[in-house]
Amino acid sequence: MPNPIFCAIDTGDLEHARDLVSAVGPHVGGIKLGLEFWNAFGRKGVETIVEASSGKSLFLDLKLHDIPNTVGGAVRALEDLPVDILTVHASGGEAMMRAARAAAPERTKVVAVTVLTSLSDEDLTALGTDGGVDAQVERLALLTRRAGLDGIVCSPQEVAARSAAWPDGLFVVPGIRPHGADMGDQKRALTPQEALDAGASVLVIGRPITKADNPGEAAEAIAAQMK
Ligand SMILES: O=C(O)c1cc(=O)[nH]c(=O)n1[C@@H]1O[C@H](COP(=O)(O)O)[C@@H](O)[C@H]1O
Repeated sequence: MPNPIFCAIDTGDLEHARDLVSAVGPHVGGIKLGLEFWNAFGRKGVETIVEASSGKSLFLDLKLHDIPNTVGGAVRALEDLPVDILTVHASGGEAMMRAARAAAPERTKVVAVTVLTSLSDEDLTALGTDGGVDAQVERLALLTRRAGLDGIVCSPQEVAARSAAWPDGLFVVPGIRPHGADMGDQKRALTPQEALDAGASVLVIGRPITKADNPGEAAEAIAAQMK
């Protein structure tokens, strides 16, 4: 099995991002660049990291959420970047997700964020969604599959049920915390091995690696802990 760890490089410091990529590169399967990095450095920054990571898979986490025409155009505008995984928000709806899939090149897996891992049942109620996280993840996963996307982003706590229901789906799972690690703003987290055992295809891990005293060693230790 290929290394499932994608390290989230969430920083607005390009030099630091490059150093992190060099340090963790040998121990991870891919690099995730998200909104902080994208807003700071855009496509030039992405190209810099692609070069520094020498062929690692690239996950561009832009969490697109707009009307279908705009999202389709935004995805087409990424055409010349070597993106392996791209995110949209499932709550943008089926037509928006279809537009994203139609605009993306075949090599790019388009996955939809269901319920952010920083949200709890209570947060969903406050947003006007009753019934809890599990039910909402299930609803959005069904919609995502119907829209022809490649998979979903969900927490490790929902991934067992969702991966059983969608055997060839891609399950991107953030909210990963090794034993004893600081939760930060994550509310629905499990350990890397628990997430893998539950059916995760990709483990998104940021701060437990990037904020460690030695990010390379932290990534190596997490990779070694997994069977
Ligand atoms: O789409 C994501 O990657 C994502 C979705 C989600 O529900 N929760 C979530 O934490 N993420 C991302 O996963 C990474 C988690 O980082 P850490 O909490 O530092 O491990 C961040 O880059 C988040 O943007």
